[in-house]
Amino acid sequence: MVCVIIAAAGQGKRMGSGINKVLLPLAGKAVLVHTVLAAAAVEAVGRVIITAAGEDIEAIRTLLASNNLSVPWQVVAGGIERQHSIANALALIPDTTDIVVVHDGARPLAGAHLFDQVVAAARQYNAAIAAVPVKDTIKSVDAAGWVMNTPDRRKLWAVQTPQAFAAGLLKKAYARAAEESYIGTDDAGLVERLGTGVQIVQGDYQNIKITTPEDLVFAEAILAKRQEAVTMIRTGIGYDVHRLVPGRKLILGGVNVPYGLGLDGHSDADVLLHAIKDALLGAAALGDIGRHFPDTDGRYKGISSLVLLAEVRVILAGHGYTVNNIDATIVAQKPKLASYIAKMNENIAVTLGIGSSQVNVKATTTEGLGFAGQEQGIAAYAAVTIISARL
Ligand SMILES: Nc1ccn([C@@H]2O[C@H](COP(=O)(O)OP(=O)(O)OP(=O)(O)O)[C@@H](O)[C@H]2O)c(=O)n1
Ligand SMILES: C[C@](O)(CO)[C@H](O)COP(=O)(O)O
Repeated sequence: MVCVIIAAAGQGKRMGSGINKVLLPLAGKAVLVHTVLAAAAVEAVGRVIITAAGEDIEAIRTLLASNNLSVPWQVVAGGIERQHSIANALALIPDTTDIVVVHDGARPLAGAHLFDQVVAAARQYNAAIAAVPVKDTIKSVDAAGWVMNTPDRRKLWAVQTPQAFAAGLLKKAYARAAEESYIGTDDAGLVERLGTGVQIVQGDYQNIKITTPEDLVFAEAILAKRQEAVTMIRTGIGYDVHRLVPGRKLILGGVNVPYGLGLDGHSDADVLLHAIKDALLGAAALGDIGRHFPDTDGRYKGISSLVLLAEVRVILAGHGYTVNNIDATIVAQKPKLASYIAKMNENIAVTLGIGSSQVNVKATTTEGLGFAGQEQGIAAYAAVTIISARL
C-alpha cells in the first residue's frame, strides 16, 4: 500500500500572515485542502497522514472532514522541525505500507501524474524525488556577501515534493538521522546519508511551495489557467460540396471508393475531410482551409486531404488545441457507403491522433432530391469540438 505523509505542521513565518500558511485561502479552498485532495485522488494511494501543529489540529480535522476524502486519513501532531513532524507520522504508517510518499502541505499544485511517477520510480529504485533543473545561475555566498563559487548549473536541480521511498528504507534513514541528531531540509537527504541512491523524476515548475505572499498570487494564476483549460471546449461546423464528374477517383475520408464518377477539385476533392478541416479550423477561430491551403497554390494540386488534415492537427496543436470529437455526415445518393465508413473513421482518428470513439462518420441520401439526389455532386457536413491543451 502507498501511504502519503503530508507535512502541514509549520508556522508559515515567511508568509507573515499570522496563521499557518496552509490554512490560507487559495481559489476558494484552504491551501492544505488542495494538497490533500490532490494526494487522495491518486489511485495508488491507500492512506493519508497529515501532520499539524498542536493549535491547528482541530481546525485541520474539521476542514478535511467537510471534504469527503476518498481514502482513510488521520491528523497527527507535528514537531519543531519538518523532519520531526514527518518522523511522528512515519511511526504511524500501517504495516501494510510498502511505499511512503512525503509531500509538503504547502505544495497544493502537484498533479496526480507526479505522485504516480515518484511512486513508480520508488518501486524500481527505492527512493525517488520530484525535481526540476534550476533556471537561474546559483552562487555560493559567504556570510559577508562575497561570492565563493559558481556551481555548474547543468548539474543543479531544484528539489520538490512528492518524494517517495520504500517504507523500510525511509524508516531506517529517519532512525539514523535521529541517532546522529542530523536535521536536513528534505527526506531524500536523510536517505542519501545512508549511501543509498536517490532517483530524480522530472518535476513540475508549477509545483511551487507556497512560502512567501507572492507565491499565493502565482498559485491563484496557475489554478485559474488550469480551470480555463479544463472548461475551454470550442465547437466548429464545416460544410463542403464537390461536383461529381467522370474520370476522377471518388475519395471520401481518405478511402478510394469504387464508383464510375469522382469528385472534381484542386486537391483529391475529399469533400468529407474538407468539411472536417473547416470545422476544426473554425472551432479554433483560425479561418478555413481556403486560407491555409489556397487552390491557387500548386503545392496542393492533387494532394491527399489526409496530408492536409495532419497539417490542420499541427496548426491546432500550435495554438494549444486538441480534437475532442468529430461528427460528420456525407450526403450522397450513390454509391452505398456503409462498408467504407469504418475505414474513414480509422483514417481520420489515426491522422488526428485521437481514439476511434472520438470520430463518427455517417452517410445519408436526399431521397433523390436536389443536386446530391440527382448525383450531380456530394456534400458533407461536420460538427466538431476541440479542447484547449494549455496548462
Ligand atoms: N515543524 C514543521 C515545519 C514545517 N512543516 C511543513 O513542511 C512544509 C514545508 O515547510 P515550509 O515551507 O518551511 O513551511 P513552514 O515551516 O510553515 O514555513 P516557514 O519556514 O516560513 O515558517 C510545510 O507544508 C510545513 O507546514 C511541518 O510539517 N512541520
Ligand atoms: C522538502 C522541500 O520542499 C524540497 O524543496 C524543502 O526542502 C522544504 O524546505 P523548507 O525549509 O521546509 O521550506
